[in-house]
Amino acid sequence: MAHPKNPNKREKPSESSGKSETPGFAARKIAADILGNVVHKRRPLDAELDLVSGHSGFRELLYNDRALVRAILGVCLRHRGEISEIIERLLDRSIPEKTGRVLDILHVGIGQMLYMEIPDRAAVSLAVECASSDRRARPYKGLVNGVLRRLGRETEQATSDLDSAVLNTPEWMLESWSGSFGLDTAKEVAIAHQSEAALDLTIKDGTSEAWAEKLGGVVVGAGSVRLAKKGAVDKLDGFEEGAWWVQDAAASLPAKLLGDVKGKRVADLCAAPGGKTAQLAAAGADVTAVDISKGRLKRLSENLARLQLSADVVTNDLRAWEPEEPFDAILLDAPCSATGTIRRHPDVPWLKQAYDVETLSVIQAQLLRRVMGWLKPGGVLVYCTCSLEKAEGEDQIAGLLAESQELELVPVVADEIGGLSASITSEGYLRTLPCHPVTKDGSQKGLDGFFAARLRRI
Ligand SMILES: C[S@@+](CC[C@H](N)C(=O)[O-])C[C@H]1O[C@@H](n2cnc3c(N)ncnc32)[C@H](O)[C@@H]1O
Repeated sequence: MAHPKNPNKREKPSESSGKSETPGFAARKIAADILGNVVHKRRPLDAELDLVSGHSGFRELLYNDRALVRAILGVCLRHRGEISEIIERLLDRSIPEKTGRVLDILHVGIGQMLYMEIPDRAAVSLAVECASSDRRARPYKGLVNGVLRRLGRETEQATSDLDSAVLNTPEWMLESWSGSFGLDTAKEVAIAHQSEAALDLTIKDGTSEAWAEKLGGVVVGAGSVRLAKKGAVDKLDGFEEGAWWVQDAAASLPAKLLGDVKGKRVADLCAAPGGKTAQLAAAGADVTAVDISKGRLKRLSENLARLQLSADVVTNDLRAWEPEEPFDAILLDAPCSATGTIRRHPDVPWLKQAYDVETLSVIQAQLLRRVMGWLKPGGVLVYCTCSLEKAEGEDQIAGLLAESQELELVPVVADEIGGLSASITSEGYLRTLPCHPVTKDGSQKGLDGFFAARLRRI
């Protein structure tokens, strides 16, 4: 039963959509369908899972089934390379083309058998049922049954010596990270991507210790609160009253590099959905938030309203917009490949290509050169991207500094970012990696991959 008017409405736990079908069947079928849409048709996972405009079957599922689909897709995407290798090991010959969702059904079955606490029996029989229900996959239901049962019998052989870091990462990405950080670190990054990210909150008034205690979390990074348990965010204490917002500990660092912004005129460029706008407004800045996306800015405005914060919101393309007056400080969070957010968006490795980085780095260079002219003399610009690619970070700043006499680098120091010295490069850039410690004593690890550099207009 769908809730077209209120898709977030929770229902009492149940596995099926109410039709007379095997419990759990719809969730598996829809998981295989969405997996196929993501990996073959390159549709972003978030778009497929959107409760208003996403996959129609998903939207019709009950609350618990939707959570199950999300969990299945999470493991299938995080372990995609390993699962493909296992299928190859178990198949005597390759599956012909145009067999419907056979491969996706196998992936979903294996994802449950190896990486979730779902009994093999249930995973296998539901996979066979999924194959039976798909006209083109039906002739292969025996193969699905055979492959999955064999995996159950020969798990050790089928899964031995899998180099998960290499298998689960597209070759171009691992090569790029290896070139930038060394092979060992690149593999640590890839392994960090196999676990879901924690839930981090930024506290509006900075009373992190108190909120950590209230919510049962710990203080990490430069004052973020990390929660151990995940659940419905809007049911947590402090959500309604706008005491905090969800923001990865790494994502909260770039805005801090602008220093004390109280009473200053600050531009948050590429601002939506507004995590950094909220930080700057909460710190007392007079913020102008610009973004090209009307839909994302709607979310920014809703977020600010809940937090009882305000900003001047502008919908425009930065390549066309001009400010009326220069700014004391600018934060440019440029559009990027988002490879730093793979823990949260496990579809990114299977959606992005090396050429996306090339295309985006051209836009980043254009935006940087345009916005630097909007700074007052002595004003500070922080450029950041949630990317692990040097082309979108270090190379952008090195290129800009080489050609401009108007800007100088102001190195980041550990005290500004909660003492996370492992995340500062020798040049003085911020470079967080998903495998980095997020507390000074190293007791907590895991951050989004962010690059940030601070420049001052001379
Ligand atoms: C990384 S996201 C920004 C995240 C945001 N700063 C935050 O902290 O919540 C990049 C944003 O750049 C915006 N964008 C992309 N190209 C743009 C352009 N030419 N002009 C303005 N905004 C643009 C996108 O709509 C997207 O919201």
